[in-house]
Amino acid sequence: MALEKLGKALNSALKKLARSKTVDEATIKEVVRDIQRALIQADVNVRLVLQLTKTIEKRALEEEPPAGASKKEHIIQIVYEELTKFLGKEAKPLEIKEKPTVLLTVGIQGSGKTTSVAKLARHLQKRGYKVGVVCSDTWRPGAYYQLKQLLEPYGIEVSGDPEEKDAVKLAYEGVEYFRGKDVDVIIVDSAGRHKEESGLIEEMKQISQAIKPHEVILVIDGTIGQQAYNQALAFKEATPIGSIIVTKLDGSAKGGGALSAVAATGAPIKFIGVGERIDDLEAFDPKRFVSRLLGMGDIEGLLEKLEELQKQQAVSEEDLEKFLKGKFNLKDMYAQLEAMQKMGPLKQVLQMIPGLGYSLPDDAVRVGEEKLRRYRIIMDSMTEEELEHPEIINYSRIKRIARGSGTSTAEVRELLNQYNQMKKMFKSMDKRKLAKMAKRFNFGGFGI
Ligand SMILES: Nc1nc2c(ncn2[C@@H]2O[C@H](COP(=O)(O)OP(=O)(O)OP(=O)(O)O)[C@@H](O)[C@H]2O)c(=O)[nH]1
Repeated sequence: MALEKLGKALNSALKKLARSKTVDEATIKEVVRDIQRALIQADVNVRLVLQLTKTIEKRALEEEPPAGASKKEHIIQIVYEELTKFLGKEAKPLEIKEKPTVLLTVGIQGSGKTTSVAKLARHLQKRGYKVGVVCSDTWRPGAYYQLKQLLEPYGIEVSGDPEEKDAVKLAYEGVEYFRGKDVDVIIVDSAGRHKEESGLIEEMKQISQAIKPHEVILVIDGTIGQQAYNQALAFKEATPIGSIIVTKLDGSAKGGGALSAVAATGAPIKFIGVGERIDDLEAFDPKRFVSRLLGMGDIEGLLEKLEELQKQQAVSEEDLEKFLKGKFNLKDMYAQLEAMQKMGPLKQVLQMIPGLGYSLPDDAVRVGEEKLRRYRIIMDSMTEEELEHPEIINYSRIKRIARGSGTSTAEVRELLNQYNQMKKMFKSMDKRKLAKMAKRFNFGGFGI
């Protein structure tokens, strides 16, 4: 996996948070310090680390969790969001619009450029594109054979001539050759001597003029850490770089530094190299990458839950008024039980409110789906009056309701008990605090 060490360190910071009993300023500061340490060890630029962690800390201290989410969940969400932004926020996939789309890859020697060209060719082939690869590296004749060896097993043709000394001619003729071959994508590999050699930049420009690529792809070695920043900038100045592949993120201790440095130049990282095999190329999506990095298998689920909760946040003033006046009937209870089933235990939500400190029995507020369905059946046999004023339900009404709904008197009583328990609980709450809480959490469907 890419950036395994960084992932482990970030994950253990978040685990520590999950285990802590309270989430106060000291806890938040400790988590932030752990994140700082993890990033600096991954060679992320110190200034960038400080900026990032300051934002995380500020948000964690100042923002309120959305309704139904715990403080801890909210902090995890903040860390996730900020790290995602840090790495470029949105995925920027490589687009193949025209036929043929011509891609020129550049990068310094040893960056993993030739390997990446082969990986990209295979990646596109797997997505249904017919690909042709041109080798224009006149400095390392081995590159041509390397490409052939990697790609021929997949039926991907490579054009080149290890004897030819004119790189521009090789690139141009290679592209023309594939234009006549009805391919969808042509990938041109170029030579990779050191960036400071003006000859390399000159050659890159000439090739670019000759073949007019739709996109220039820069390949950067992930093991160079934050130095990737200057390298990306140097290339960006010479040619319009459309996308970047950061290689060798498997096992590199400095990969986090390279990724964040490249993201900081504003150049879009479209792929990452995560191994030596031809299939070890991944389309880069900051969101997916960070959730995997944090090792939270359920982070996607958590984020979905938070989104869902934000959507549900439409409590009407009327509902609130009604409840604060002490009106709480069977219909309200049903709506609340239903909402709670979706949202998770009320207990957890209430315990997040400082000073409220209610200790609620879980089963007072949480019922299973099957039970909720039975409640619905029972309530369908009640009159409007009974639903609005459950206190009028006496024994003979219980018998009638049980008969009408095909349930037992015990079940009807159970429903009424649940109602009484919840009513008592809500009554005992401090209405002022409750109003504040309801505003803060903006409960929809909760009746409070
Ligand atoms: N572990 C790992 N190794 C990689 C990755 N990408 C490339 N390599 C290795 O890095 C070395 C250099 O890669 P090449 O593709 O040959 O180098 P290059 O940048 O094309 O070099 P020139 O052709 O001289 O410009 C090779 O041993 C590759 O197997 C990667 O994502 N992970």
